[in-house]
Amino acid sequence: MIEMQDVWKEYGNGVTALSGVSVRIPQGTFVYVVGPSGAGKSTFIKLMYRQERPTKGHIFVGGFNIERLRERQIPMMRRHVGVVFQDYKLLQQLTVAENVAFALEVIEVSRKMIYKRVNEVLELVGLEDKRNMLPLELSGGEQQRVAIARALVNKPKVVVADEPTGNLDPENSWAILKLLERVNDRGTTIVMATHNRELVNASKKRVIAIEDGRINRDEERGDYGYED
Ligand SMILES: Nc1ncnc2c1ncn2[C@@H]1O[C@H](COP(=O)(O)OP(=O)(O)OP(=O)(O)O)[C@@H](O)[C@H]1O
Repeated sequence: MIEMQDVWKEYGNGVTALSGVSVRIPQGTFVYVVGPSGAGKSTFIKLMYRQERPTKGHIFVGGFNIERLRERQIPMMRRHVGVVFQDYKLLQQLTVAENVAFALEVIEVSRKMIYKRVNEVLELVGLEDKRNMLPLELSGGEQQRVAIARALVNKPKVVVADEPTGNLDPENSWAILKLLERVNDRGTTIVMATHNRELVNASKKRVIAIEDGRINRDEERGDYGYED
């Protein structure tokens, strides 16, 4: 479950990015976040994993009271909230398997168990045969699949994705959506901010439209809606 109660975000430069946003997203939902450039979508996503803090309001994600977390609790929360970015953010000097293993919560776990878990997620994203390659040896679509494997390795309840298909061609964008849908089928909540009209209109999922820092539309089987 994700919940925001009357959330406001004003950045240091005085820009108000969110103005009184309230929303409930039950566990297991797949929700798109759409809206014009500058509407507040990234801010909405960043607040969910404490990349930014609200100026006012309450945020609960997967059992964590996000704005009340202490600094030392943030790494633990981040293992339960997977994050996927437009530009993948892989560590270039590490192999595919090392990138995924790096994110794994390791508390007295044997090397054998780490290997097993990393293989499981690489298999899920279809990249077990590329485990020893470096990110730059992969296509953009493959790099994003590594990033998704990394986001999933700790079995999070929630995955937030900010424009995950923004750098990909239509075919790879579809592949990433299908992958996120499979993850959602296993019960993981997915929140995906996107400008990809085709994906949104084809999938008939919940759509939250943000405009000028407010939710101006929230539909169970929604469309992309506005003109870019
Ligand atoms: N770190 C920051 N400091 C100051 N202002 C910011 C910061 N990040 C975002 N903003 C401002 O907050 C508003 C909302 O930005 P945000 O990135 O959330 O929009 P967005 O809907 O994700 O846009 P896009 O679709 O272009 O990514 C914009 O006016 C933006 O300029």
